[in-house]
Amino acid sequence: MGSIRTNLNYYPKCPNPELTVGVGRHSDVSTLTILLQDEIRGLFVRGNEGGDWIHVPPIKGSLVINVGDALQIMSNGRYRSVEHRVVANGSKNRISDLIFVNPRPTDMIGPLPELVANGEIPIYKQVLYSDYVKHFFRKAHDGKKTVEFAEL
Ligand SMILES: O=C(O)CCC(=O)C(=O)O
Ligand SMILES: [Fe+2]
Repeated sequence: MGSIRTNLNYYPKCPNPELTVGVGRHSDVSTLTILLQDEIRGLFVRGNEGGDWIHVPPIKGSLVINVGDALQIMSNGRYRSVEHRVVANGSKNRISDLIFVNPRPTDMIGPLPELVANGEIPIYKQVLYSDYVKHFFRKAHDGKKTVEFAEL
């Protein structure tokens, strides 16, 4: 159960890609994101804050699956959402197509009861998912900072 949001992103070619922001660094607020990119490069991820950006090459017929913040929170940090960004291309337009698999806006999200019942110390509090999403959209993209909203 949950909700779905779809996005279609269009990045016009930009002769000076270093002077523009395609999509700034962020993690998705979803549980999981399913991403289809066309054949134009531009997507980068990084494993650790402050670490190197790794290019995600478009592979024909393949999907990219991103772990989002909601899964990080519900799994009490077991699965970590991935920080990513998109850089515009110097000579080609780029299109990506995304399905965000989300909790419902009215859901409270927090570490799953099964984890806490097992004696695990929760590192996140229960938050209303719509509040979490509002918090994300209220500010500029700032890497993995959104998740601090749910930290205890
Ligand atoms: O265009 C892409 O490859 C990713 C876009 C993205 O990260 C987003 O819309 O959240
Ligand atoms: Fe994203």
